[in-house]
Amino acid sequence: MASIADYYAGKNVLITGATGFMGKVLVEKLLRSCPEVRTLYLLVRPKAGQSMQERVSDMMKCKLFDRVREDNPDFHQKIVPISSELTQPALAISPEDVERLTSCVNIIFHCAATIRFDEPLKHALQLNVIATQQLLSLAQQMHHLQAFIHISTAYANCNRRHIDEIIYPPPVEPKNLLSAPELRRPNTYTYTKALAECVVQRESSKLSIGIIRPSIVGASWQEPFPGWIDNFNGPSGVFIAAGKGILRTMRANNDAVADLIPVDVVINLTLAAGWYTAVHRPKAALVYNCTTGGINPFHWGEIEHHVMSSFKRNPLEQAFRRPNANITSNYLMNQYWVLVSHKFPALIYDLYLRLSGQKPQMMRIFNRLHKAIGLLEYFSSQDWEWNSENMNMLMSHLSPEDRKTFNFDVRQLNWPEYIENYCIGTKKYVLNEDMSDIPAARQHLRKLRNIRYTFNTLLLVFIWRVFIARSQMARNIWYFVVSLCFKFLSYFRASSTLTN
Ligand SMILES: CCCCCCCCCCCCCCCCCCCC(=O)SCCNC(=O)CCNC(=O)[C@H](O)C(C)(C)COP(=O)(O)OP(=O)(O)OC[C@H]1O[C@@H](n2cnc3c(N)ncnc32)[C@H](O)[C@@H]1OP(=O)(O)O
Ligand SMILES: NC(=O)C1=CN([C@@H]2O[C@H](COP(=O)(O)OP(=O)(O)OC[C@H]3O[C@@H](n4cnc5c(N)ncnc54)[C@H](OP(=O)(O)O)[C@@H]3O)[C@@H](O)[C@H]2O)C=CC1
Repeated sequence: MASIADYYAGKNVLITGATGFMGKVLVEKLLRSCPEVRTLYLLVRPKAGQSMQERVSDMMKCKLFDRVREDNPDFHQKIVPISSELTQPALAISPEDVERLTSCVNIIFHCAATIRFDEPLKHALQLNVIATQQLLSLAQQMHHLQAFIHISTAYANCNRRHIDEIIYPPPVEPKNLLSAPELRRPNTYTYTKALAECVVQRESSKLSIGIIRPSIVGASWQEPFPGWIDNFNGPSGVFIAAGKGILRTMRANNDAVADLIPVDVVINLTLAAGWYTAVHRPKAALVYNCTTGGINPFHWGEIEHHVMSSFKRNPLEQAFRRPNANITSNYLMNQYWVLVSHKFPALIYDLYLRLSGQKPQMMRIFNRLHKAIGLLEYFSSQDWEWNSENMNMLMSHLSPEDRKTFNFDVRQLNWPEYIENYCIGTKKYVLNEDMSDIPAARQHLRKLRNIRYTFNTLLLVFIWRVFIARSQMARNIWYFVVSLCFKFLSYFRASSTLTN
């Protein structure tokens, strides 16, 4: 049987969401590991004053593509951007482009989605469900289509504890979408992704379909280099906020499984599933739960420990305070620490900014942080069990060579090493900080520690002075402690004189 790279040789691939986090890694891996692929058609919209061509050329200049550029400096010739706004009728693809795509595309990877948790329902439905439906209609017109791979999320059915690799009944009949009375999901994102799965499955008698359900997608593990990450989504924003010393407390269950999955693992599985779907043409849509928890579990408590120690070794620049964050599942405890470790320092810092003629900003930052964290807590406070039989089945069909090139065996993942590279990745690629600045960042942390010691000492002395001035008992205790200290010092001095 053809290897994965052999299968993609000469194929025309259509990708949605190619400018996103996972889409970029997919494009890079296809170009690097399947160098004979014919053309990648990317559905892209103009954005922020940039045409789609400008966006794609900017994307190809990104560091992520360094290895591909080295192997084949002309790789951009394989990329054809197609103008498309997925929320518009017929995806706003021109008739000429429709003609071109329907005559040559062999495989579709549908990655585009809105992944915001606070997206208004109407827009989330438009993009995650209706655009998927429209893409499926386009797919049915394609004369040479061999596989349609849809990227879903492992949390599409987060209302269940145990999740099999099947499509569950939709939370609402997709036809009655806009009149749905209630979500029955924590956010519009998981709700619309569950609906999209049903819409995709309904076409499985006409198309060969695979559905990939990644859990929480994090930085790359190995490819194209460890630690690649380019956004604040999911845990990345939390890690950065903790590394900057802003986030000190968060509600999460120490013992719950943190189901992170590296982005390169998801993409390797996606490409392998594309190959399997096209070659084996399974009768029903196959769902691949792409998770780590059941295979190589790691817990939020362990993540906290490794994130904190990693940022102490490799500090971020200009931290607000020394990184020292704790997670707790206790609501009241968390509220207490929010008050003491977030709101109080923010107030003091804003006061300092005001007094020095600058605009206060810390309280505003904390309000935004609390909003973001509040949306994530649902996922960090409980755990789920995913069945991953199809992932194992797929692995068993790969040749030893493909298992190496398209590695998705997470048993080999060393979590402490992965988290270290992840934290370094947020520093280098999200915040664009230079590793050579680490000594200066360490120096800044020492300065912060000294400020904290001085502040705490002054506070203690102040409280004590106020207290002593008012109470005889406090004065007695004070004199007792001071005389004890003197005795200890004299004893220490005497014994060190004797030993000398
Ligand atoms: C205590 C520390 C120790 C660490 C251990 C514990 C860690 C626990 C981590 C728990 C994480 C759990 C994550 C579970 C997620 C599972 C969900 C399923 C997975 C998926 O399928 S999809 C991927 C998940 N999707 C997301 O994560 C999107 C969530 N984001 C949003 O919904 C919105 O961005 C949000 C948070 C509502 C904010 O909206 P808004 O205020 O409108 O701001 P913008 O989005 O426009 O962003 C403005 C600006 O801020 C940057 N940004 C965004 N998020 C963060 C953040 N969390 N921290 C810092 N900065 C952030 C953003 O990039 C923008 O910057 P610009 O420069 O572009 O303006
Ligand atoms: N990140 C994660 O943790 C997880 C992600 N997933 C799934 O993986 C897929 C990719 O996620 P990820 O890469 O992280 O998401 P990103 O937000 O990084 O990327 C989303 C992509 O969709 C495109 N897009 C959004 N709206 C439109 C539109 N109206 N018209 C055309 N294109 C549009 C974006 O284009 P533009 O650049 O123009 O905005 C971008 O390319 C999604 O389906 C998501 O549900 C699943 C599990 C976890």
